[in-house]
Amino acid sequence: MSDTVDDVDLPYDEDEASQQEKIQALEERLDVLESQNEEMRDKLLDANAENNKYQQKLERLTHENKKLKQSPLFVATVQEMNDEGVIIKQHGNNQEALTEVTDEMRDEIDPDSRVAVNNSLSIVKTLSSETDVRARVMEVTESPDVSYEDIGGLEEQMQEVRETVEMPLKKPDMFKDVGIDPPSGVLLYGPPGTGKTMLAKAVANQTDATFIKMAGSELVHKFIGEGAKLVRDLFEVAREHEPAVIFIDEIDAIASKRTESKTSGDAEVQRTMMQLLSEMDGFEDRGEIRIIAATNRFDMLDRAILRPGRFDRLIEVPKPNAEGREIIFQIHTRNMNVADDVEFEELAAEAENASGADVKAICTEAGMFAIRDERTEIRMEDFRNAWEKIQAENEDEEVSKTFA
Ligand SMILES: Nc1ncnc2c1ncn2[C@@H]1O[C@H](COP(=O)(O)OP(=O)(O)OP(=O)(O)O)[C@@H](O)[C@H]1O
Repeated sequence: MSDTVDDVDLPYDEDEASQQEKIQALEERLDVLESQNEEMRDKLLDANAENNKYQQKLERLTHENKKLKQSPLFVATVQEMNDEGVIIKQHGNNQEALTEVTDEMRDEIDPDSRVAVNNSLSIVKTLSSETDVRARVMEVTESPDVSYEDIGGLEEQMQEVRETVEMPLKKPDMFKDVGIDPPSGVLLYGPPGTGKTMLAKAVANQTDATFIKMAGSELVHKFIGEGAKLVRDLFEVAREHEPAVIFIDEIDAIASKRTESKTSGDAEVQRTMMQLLSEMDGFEDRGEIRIIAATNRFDMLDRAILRPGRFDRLIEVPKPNAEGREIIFQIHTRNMNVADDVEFEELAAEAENASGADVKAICTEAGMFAIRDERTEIRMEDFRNAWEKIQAENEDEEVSKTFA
């Protein structure tokens, strides 16, 4: 194989062989070389064919691998790892399953790890707690797009929220200098659709804080058995995103008065609430994290969460009065083509009992009435018709709730 053209031995004796002998020897050598060459070419062809085969196999496996990772995966938590395999519990249906894992994967996971599993419940990858939690229960917004100017009729409440949430984030030293602890948590309570979420978002926006929202009802109804862990995760995500405003909506779902019944569901809710209280209590140096909770059911709340050091600042967010409704009408019609005959003061007086969310709905619906009439200008009658329609819808909802 190492022969080169230069070091080739001649197959005859240069001085002794006759011309005839030289020719014959060379012809014999040529025959041998030709057959060797033939053999080599065959081998090369075989090797090429083999190479192609492996290449195709590789492509097929890569494709298969990609497909496995692309098809919808389910989220599960590792419960236990033993010689027989790994026991996982699927989120959502809470079903447990024993699955096998490769040695590499075994090194990556621990009990409590969150993992993604495919249809056959094989673990495809591990999930970092953050992506997982975000995707499942938390709404994390780096910079919410609500400002104080978007909120109408809540001057006093806004002032109080700014003092209790914004000041400690913006000027923590002032509290130190004065020698008082800033309020721990703020509880906003009042009817639905009055702007509680907006207030929390606006304060996060104003302080350049990350807004992290979690709904109490989802915690206990959707992720049964995981509430306490999710509360822990919530505070962990907040620490990673400082400054942050944690907003717990519908806190009554996890912090309602203890009931007599001792069903497992209740015990689970209790555990979730205990975790929340201990996170708040153990949060001495809260740093740049503020907590705002909201509820429509103040009467249902367990008083334990209202103790000093917990949600010790209560702010009522009521439905707007006529003046508030007028401002909210103005806010929501800022970008609308409103006719000259529209009187917001009159509308505000007529839409008695409307919440901020109702006023917003009236504006959108009035726009729809104009569109149906093939107009681009919205008239007073559109707003009136819209309010009638929304009232009727609200009544229907009440009726269906009563009979639900
Ligand atoms: N005071 C307000 N000023 C301007 N718009 C408002 C006001 N209150 C409510 N809205 C409108 O209603 C929508 C819903 O309000 P928001 O989600 O803040 O209410 P909420 O009090 O948190 O309600 P829920 O208790 O149902 O969660 C807002 O996105 C906004 O368009």
